[in-house]
Amino acid sequence: MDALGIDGVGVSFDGVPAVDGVTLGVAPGEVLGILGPSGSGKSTLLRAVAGLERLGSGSVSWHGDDITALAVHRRGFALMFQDGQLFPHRTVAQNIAYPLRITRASGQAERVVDLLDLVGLPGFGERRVTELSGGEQQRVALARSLAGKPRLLLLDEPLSSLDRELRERLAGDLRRILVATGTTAVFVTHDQDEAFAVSDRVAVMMRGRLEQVGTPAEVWRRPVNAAVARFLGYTTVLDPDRARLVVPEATGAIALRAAAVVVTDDASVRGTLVSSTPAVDGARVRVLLDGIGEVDGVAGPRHPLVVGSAVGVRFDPAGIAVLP
Ligand SMILES: Nc1ncnc2c1ncn2[C@@H]1O[C@H](COP(=O)(O)OP(=O)(O)OP(=O)(O)O)[C@@H](O)[C@H]1O
Repeated sequence: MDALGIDGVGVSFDGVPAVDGVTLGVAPGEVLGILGPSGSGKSTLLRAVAGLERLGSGSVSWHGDDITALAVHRRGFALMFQDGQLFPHRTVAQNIAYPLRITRASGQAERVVDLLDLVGLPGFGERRVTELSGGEQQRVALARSLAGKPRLLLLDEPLSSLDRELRERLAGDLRRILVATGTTAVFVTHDQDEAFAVSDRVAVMMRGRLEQVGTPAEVWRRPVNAAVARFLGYTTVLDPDRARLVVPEATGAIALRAAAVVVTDDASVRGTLVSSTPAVDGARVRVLLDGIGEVDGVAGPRHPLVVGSAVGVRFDPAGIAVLP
């Protein structure tokens, strides 16, 4: 049975739906990522699960028990936000021990040491949080969220305030920590890479509705529609007639990543270069292909690219998704 049950949940603000009939389950120990563009209702859904938003419709359950009317602090869930909201005038250890102090847990000092080890900050206990980097602060916030052994951890864009390199590293650490502690978690992000790096399953939301749920590989390989495909970074969607010029056995539409359209000499499809923008490993291009139309693509550093000149392309199957 699912640990968390979200059943037909709707939340509206001034009559405008922000979350519209979402049904979703989270298994014990599972990390579910909610992925969607800005304003798609991700945070509102998370807040509804936490008990911070009044539901217009539907219910939230925990192991089958309806908790829709249960007060926030009685749910046993922990919340972590983009800025970890640490107490600035307390030490790292005092911040982490905060949930333990409320519950008067014994063995606090040992627990703090264990949590600091877990988040990769051994020996940081006596530091002031104002002396930490952004990434270190988010690790402390994560340790604090885990301190009370919540039955469910709700994370709202926990890595968004960090720069890209650090975010990628912490995404891997976050997954490792959630798995190691067996924590059931729901994680909100607008960043596809982050969602795929952290989650067991990804739920894609658009305009308040749940569009697709699946493992990262399923969602990536088989987006349910063109809107989801575009959001995931597929730059071109071809209707079935044009799709067959790229994938002869295609029966439906296909979506292409720019990296799937490669300018090359021994090309199967010919076209004209429309534009070219330098990139680290060559160029991002736009090519008008015979019978297909304009598509985004890539070119290696070797190719002299003159706008208006004839070019050929090959298609890389790894960057092509077949739409249902
Ligand atoms: N307290 C509120 N009052 C009125 N409208 C709200 C409120 N909270 C959210 N909304 C609206 O509900 C919609 C969904 O917002 P929400 O914050 O859930 O989206 P999101 O997907 O989390 O976006 P982001 O990634 O930008 O945080 C938006 O149109 C937003 O303006």
